[in-house]
Amino acid sequence: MAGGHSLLLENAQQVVLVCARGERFLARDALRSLAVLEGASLVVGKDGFIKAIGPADVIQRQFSGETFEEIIDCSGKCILPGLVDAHTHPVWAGERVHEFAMKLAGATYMEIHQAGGGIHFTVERTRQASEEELFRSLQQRLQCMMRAGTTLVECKSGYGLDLETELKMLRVIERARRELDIGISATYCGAHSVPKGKTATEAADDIINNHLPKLKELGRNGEIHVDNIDVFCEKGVFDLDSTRRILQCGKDIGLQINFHGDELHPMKAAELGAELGAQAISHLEEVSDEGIVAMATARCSAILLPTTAYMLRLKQPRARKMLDEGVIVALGSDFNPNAYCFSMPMVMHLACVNMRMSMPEALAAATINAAYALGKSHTHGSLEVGKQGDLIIINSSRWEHLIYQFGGHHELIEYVIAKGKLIYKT
Ligand SMILES: N=CN[C@@H](CCC(=O)O)C(=O)O
Ligand SMILES: [Zn+2]
Repeated sequence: MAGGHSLLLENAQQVVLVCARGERFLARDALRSLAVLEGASLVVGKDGFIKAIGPADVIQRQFSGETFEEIIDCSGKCILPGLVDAHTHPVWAGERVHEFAMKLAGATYMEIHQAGGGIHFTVERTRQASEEELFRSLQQRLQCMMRAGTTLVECKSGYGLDLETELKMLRVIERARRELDIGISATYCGAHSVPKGKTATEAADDIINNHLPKLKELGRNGEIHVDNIDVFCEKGVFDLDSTRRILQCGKDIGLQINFHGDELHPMKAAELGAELGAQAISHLEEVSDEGIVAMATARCSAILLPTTAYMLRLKQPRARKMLDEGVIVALGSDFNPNAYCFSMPMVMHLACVNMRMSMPEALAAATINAAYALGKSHTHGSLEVGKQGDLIIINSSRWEHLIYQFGGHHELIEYVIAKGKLIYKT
């Protein structure tokens, strides 16, 4: 056949489709077991999209005589969708290992933040850093995420707070989106903290009157593509009223609402997100029962962040209650200077042990549901014909080893493929 295909993955022990009927998310009973084929093969076309998946003998007959740029024998191995990390802060200068020591000695996240550390510390360093320096460190961090199986990642700004630095961060994310193999969903998070010298109301006014109009202009002329708007809705940061004003203005310029809520204090952020039509809310350690029901009804996904609850010794988000009520539960690494973790396999393990999720629930939360949280589950998050050829191959005959072997993903993950292109091989 003229041109042939990009990739043939032959005879895998298991191909974990996650879902197989075009579902945009999995909730309730659909999470009891995932769609898995045994003894199957998969073909990715030169356009980077999946052309066929099925029993190995059927695929062999269907494609006999056709050419492939790459053929991988997957005997004894498992193929899974590339992992989707729905929440990260990967653009910054100013790591905070000294604060980790303070927290181990008993300081809380908010005590450090209110004393001028935390986000403020990283903001100062990020403002001083050059665009090139920020890009190089972002590139390195995304490389680490890819090696841990992530092929689509949400990337937030939010360590600038002033317009100039927020735009610098968004330009860095845009460059990564254009130049790197990993898929990126870009989030404007200018309301990550109240900048020194301003009240929350003044900061919200600045965002609404100056930042968002500029983003709209840059989006319209194709300079920067931003997908989501975020606010840190928290006691002592942005209250419910400022959060509402900022998110509504972001929505009005076409951004998906995807924000931090109900993390350290109950704020009724879940209720607000459901009312505004948010695509996702992250954290939710302190969400109310009413907020959970409102999110389920509004199909607003919950991005749970097991690393944060673990490192800050917070109470765990009530994943079981959310799952039982039908909330679309997704997972994220929350990679940032406070929660330094690149690995979605470790995030899934923590979600299973600390939040009592099952392994199928955790994998769905790190694939199709995380893609839903980013508004991308029509192209990402499962292995189905017509979807993007983003996948990982692990050297194990059962997929659950990816979660079970805590910290073992570097040995397990043999290949990472994005849009049919090999982007990592052990
Ligand atoms: N909670 C707010 N934002 C981040 C932490 C950012 C930071 O501490 O630098 C989070 O999601 O955990
Ligand atoms: Zn965050």
